[in-house]
Order: sequence, then C-alpha cells, then structure tokens
Amino acid sequence: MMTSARSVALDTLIKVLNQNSYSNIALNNALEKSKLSDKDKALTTKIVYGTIQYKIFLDYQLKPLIKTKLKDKFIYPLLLMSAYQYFFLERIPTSAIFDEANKLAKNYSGRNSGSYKLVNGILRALDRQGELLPNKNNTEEYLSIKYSFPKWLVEYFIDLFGLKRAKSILSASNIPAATSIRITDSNLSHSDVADQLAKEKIKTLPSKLTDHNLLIEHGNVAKSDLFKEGKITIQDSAASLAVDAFNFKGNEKVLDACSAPGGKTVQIAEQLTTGNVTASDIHENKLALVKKAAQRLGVSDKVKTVALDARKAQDHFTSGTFNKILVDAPCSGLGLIRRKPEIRYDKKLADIKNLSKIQKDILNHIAPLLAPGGELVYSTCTITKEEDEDVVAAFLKNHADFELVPIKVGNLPKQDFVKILPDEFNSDGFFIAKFKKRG
Ligand SMILES: C[S@@+](CC[C@H](N)C(=O)[O-])C[C@H]1O[C@@H](n2cnc3c(N)ncnc32)[C@H](O)[C@@H]1O
Repeated sequence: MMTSARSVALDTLIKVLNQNSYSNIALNNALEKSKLSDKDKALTTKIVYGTIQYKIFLDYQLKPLIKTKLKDKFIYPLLLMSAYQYFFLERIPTSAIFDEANKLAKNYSGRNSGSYKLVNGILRALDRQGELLPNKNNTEEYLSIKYSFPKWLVEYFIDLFGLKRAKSILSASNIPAATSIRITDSNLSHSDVADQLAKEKIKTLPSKLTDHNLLIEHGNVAKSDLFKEGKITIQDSAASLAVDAFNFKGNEKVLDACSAPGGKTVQIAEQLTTGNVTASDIHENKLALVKKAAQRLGVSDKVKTVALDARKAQDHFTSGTFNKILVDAPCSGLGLIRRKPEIRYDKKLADIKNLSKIQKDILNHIAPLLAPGGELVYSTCTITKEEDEDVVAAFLKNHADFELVPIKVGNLPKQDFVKILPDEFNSDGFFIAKFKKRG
C-alpha cells in the first residue's frame, strides 16, 4: 500500500484509539519509519493530534449517523479523522477529504467489502447533517461538546475560575502550542538568537513572559546550529520560571527531587559555579534523559543522578544536606493540554485528589533535607487548587519552620505565588511557590 500522510495518521490513530498507545510515542515511531516529506509529516501530525483533541466533539457528530456495529477496526478511527478534517481543516476541500477516506477504506478492507460503502455513506450523511451542538442553555454539556472536554472537567473549571475564564481556558487549551526555546548561553541576547535562527529560516516571536524565551513561529529549531551547540534548549516559558524563583549564589548544593527529563536540572546547573545539583527521580530509566540533557548543554560536571522515591529521601541524605531544593512534582498536567491533548481524557477527579496527597507527602519528606536559611521551590504544570494552593497551605500548616516567600520572576509582578493559566501568555499553565526555612 502507498504510504501517505493520511495512511500514517490512520495507522497511528488505530494504535492510540484501539490499543491505548501514547499518541506522541506512536506518532514519532510512525513518522520515523515513514518516508514522508516534512510537509506531509506536518499534515499527519495535525490530523493525529487534532482528531484526538476533538474526539468528544467528533463522537457527538458521528453518533447519530452510525446505526450498525462497525466490524472493521479501522472504520471508526477513519471516520473520526475524516470528520476532523471536514470540520477543522478549512483549506482542504470536502471532496478531497472524502476521496482520501474512500481510498483508505478500499485499501484497508478490499474493494468489495461493505466497509468501504459504509464509510462513504456515513461521510456523505455527515456532510448533509453539518455541525451538531447541544442547546446553549445546557451550559456544561454545550461547552463539553464544543471544546471537546469531559463534562466533569468543564464543571471543575467553571467552579474554580468562573464561567467566562473557564471558557477562555478551554479555548486556549485547544490552540496548539508553539515550540518555546530558552537561551542557555548568557552571552546571547534575544535579538542575537532571533537573528541567527532567521539565517536558518526559523522565524521566532519574543515571549511575553520572560526575556530568555522565544516562541518558534516556523521551522525546525532542533536542527539549528544554536540547538546543536547547546546554546538554546526547548523549554516552555512558564516552566522556566520555577528555577528563576531561586536566588542563586553559585556555590549551593541543590536537590532536584523530581528531575526527569531534566529540563530544570540543566537550568539549575547553568546557575552554579562551585556548587552541584543532585537530580533524583523515582524512575531510574528516565535518569538517562537527565544525563543526556546535561551532556548536550555541557553541564554534566555539575550534575549527579540518583534513582529515588522522594518520599524516602531521608533514607539517602542526612538532614540539612541541601541549600536549595526543587520539587517539580508529578501532577495532573492540566496546564499542558495544548501539547498533550489526551490529558483531558486520561485524568479523573480521583487522580487529582490522589496526586495532591503524593505532592504533600513528597514535600513533607523533603523538608528536613533543607539547610536552615535554604530555599524550597514547589512547582506543578497544572492549574487545580488541590495540587497547587491546597498543597502550599497544608505544607505551611505542618511546617512552622518554613515561610512562604514572595516571588518576582520574568515579566510578572512580585506575588505570593505564581499561577499562570494557559490563556494568558501563550505558555503552559504553571504554578510556583517558594518557601524559606527559617535559619
Ligand atoms: C513534572 S515531571 C518533572 C519534570 C522535570 N523537572 C523537568 O523540568 O524536566 C515529574 C517527575 O517526577 C517523577 N516522580 C513521580 N513520583 C515521584 C516520586 N515519588 N519521587 C520522585 N520522583 C517522582 C516522575 O517520574 C517525573 O519524571
């Protein structure tokens, strides 16, 4: 069978939707194996992520049209991705979308199978039906379908942020994230980097949040000279603020207690002269990524790695060992939906409550390892109260020897803690709080 952008997209979606593979891993594997042009790879990526992102919306459109059991396993993923293109990729003519779907159906089922006719019939009916949405008065249901978020999450956002802000967050979470880079070489200015990348036909925009990040508008930055030389790295602008919250002297002993894949470990190491950073993570296999990041950016001599459950850190280190500790905690990741669309389907309210408990446990066990006068930064890439503000409140309640220290980072005003929602700065949603241990 001829490989095309859409056949690779369909193969990937079959793996993700029918076999529960992770979309980024399944897609990367499929793209690597394919011989598609960069343009076709971009189309495949758009179709795969777009179909997953809008699955609740697309299910709603297809439901009234499917009246028989779909026997062939490829049919539903094919209908979903065709419906995605029909509703969201306005530049592709409907006839082209349907022709391509018919070709794929023939290839996957054989010309004589009823599956081909079924796909053709359902797509024609979809064209006649047009877009369906629930009644607007049924607010949660309407927003759930329109933005393709589970209803409980819509309700949760409305409870937490109010209706207007919830809508804005839902909408922003569906806008694909531009790649963000951070300048790691302090001798390079924003415009130096923008100019050098422009020479390699990579277009950038300044980040509104920090002076050391740029957003990539166009081009593959991972292939640029600056990236290969380790002078820039890929890191979200909001995420980069967690390390900025520390006041480094350069000689500190630092613990990065949840470190993989190492984005913040290397950022810490860049700030150190005679100091060093111990990068730990519960998953030993992920520490290879931390080592690789440190090597690429030339800071390996300042980074030690150790596999460790942060809740057992006291078995490994004596009290007061570290001057600074970062807990970039495991979390529900609801600030990352722009980049990982399926997070919205994977998480349940029970997960949020469970993660909140893990986060509190990690902080409780880590706290004694900080030396008096030392700084502890707690961060998450989520926006739930249970994992952000509630964790901070619980920590302060249980640790009279710690105080919350206001943070002044990036282009933000000084504040008690930083909570960035995904609709503000073209960045991930992110939370940062800083504590000082009384000395
Ligand atoms: C948000 S990620 C960290 C991202 C990383 N700081 C960076 O900037 O690249 C959270 C990490 O915590 C790790 N983790 C989960 N539970 C942990 C635990 N109990 N102790 C230590 N690490 C844990 C996960 O394996 C994951 O790599």
